[in-house]
Amino acid sequence: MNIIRSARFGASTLIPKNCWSVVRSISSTELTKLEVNDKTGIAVLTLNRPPVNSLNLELLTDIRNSIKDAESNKCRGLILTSSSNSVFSAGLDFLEMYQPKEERLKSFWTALQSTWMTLYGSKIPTAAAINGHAPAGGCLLATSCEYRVMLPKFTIGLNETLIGIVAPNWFMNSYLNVLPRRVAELALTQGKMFTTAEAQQVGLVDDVVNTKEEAIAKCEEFIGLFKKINPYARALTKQQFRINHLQELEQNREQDLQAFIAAITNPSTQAAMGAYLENLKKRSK
Ligand SMILES: CCCC/C=C\CC(=O)SCCNC(=O)CCNC(=O)[C@H](O)C(C)(C)COP(=O)(O)OP(=O)(O)OC[C@H]1O[C@@H](n2cnc3c(N)ncnc32)[C@H](O)[C@@H]1OP(=O)(O)O
Repeated sequence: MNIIRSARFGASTLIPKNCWSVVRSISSTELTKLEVNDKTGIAVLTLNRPPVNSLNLELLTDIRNSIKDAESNKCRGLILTSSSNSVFSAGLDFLEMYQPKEERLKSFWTALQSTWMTLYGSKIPTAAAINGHAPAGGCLLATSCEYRVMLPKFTIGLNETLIGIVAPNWFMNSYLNVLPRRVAELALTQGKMFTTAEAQQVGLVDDVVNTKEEAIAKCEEFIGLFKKINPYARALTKQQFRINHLQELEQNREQDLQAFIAAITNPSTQAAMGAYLENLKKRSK
């Protein structure tokens, strides 16, 4: 059996794999772990904010920093995944948006904008190994990547309308990047959460596999497709596909922030979010 000798798990830890490799930690925080396989040059960014990887200011900042770290370490690609067995990311942390303090709310949204621009516009190939539910902001992270593989029996989608909020343009653009317009419009207006099977059928995810290890291997396979492609030509080509969406946010960041603050602090949004949260808490008991 071939194995990886994992530096992170200690020299004696043997992980089944199809080549001898060394997994090296590039950067690690309480909330994220960024490891690169020295054999392939591909990095895996693991989100680690139990219980559900809800995206708060600190996690968003760590994700952005990790993407930058992967780029500056000249990684050949980046795979996003989760340390949870059932949730990729529960999306934006409601506690950042429910009864918020204005300064923190501003920093939070600004961090989300930056993280999205960094991921969506990354020069290196990006892939998501979706090993759990991926609602709203979790779906945004996945759709900002170039390739998605998902495990069975989970759900993914932009469910904002169910919470009484409207997904901003750039959330919709990431969706439209992978879904036909008609499917995206219907899904967004209904707040639809797709099952894994449905997501594969409409093209929201590219592949379905049974385990996280297989999902990471599929992502590595996807990134491997670019082995013989000039990285500069690849990056510029990707940029040309995405530049309009990136510029639209870049040029309207302040306006987008103000629209978010106005929407979130609206009393009816707060009431809808409060009711949604209460329901969520009841369900989890
Ligand atoms: C103008 C604004 C534009 C953009 C706005 C919003 C975009 C967003 O991303 S909003 C977030 C939308 N997310 C969701 O609707 C997901 C809600 N969560 C779930 O459906 C489930 O938790 C999930 C399927 C992800 C996982 O299910 P379980 O594994 O069964 O976990 P629990 O439901 O028991 O949850 C455990 C624990 O986590 C709390 N939780 C869940 N999601 C969030 C969240 N997004 N933010 C903060 N906290 C969250 C949940 O309440 C439980 O807490 P406790 O009751 O205290 O244990």
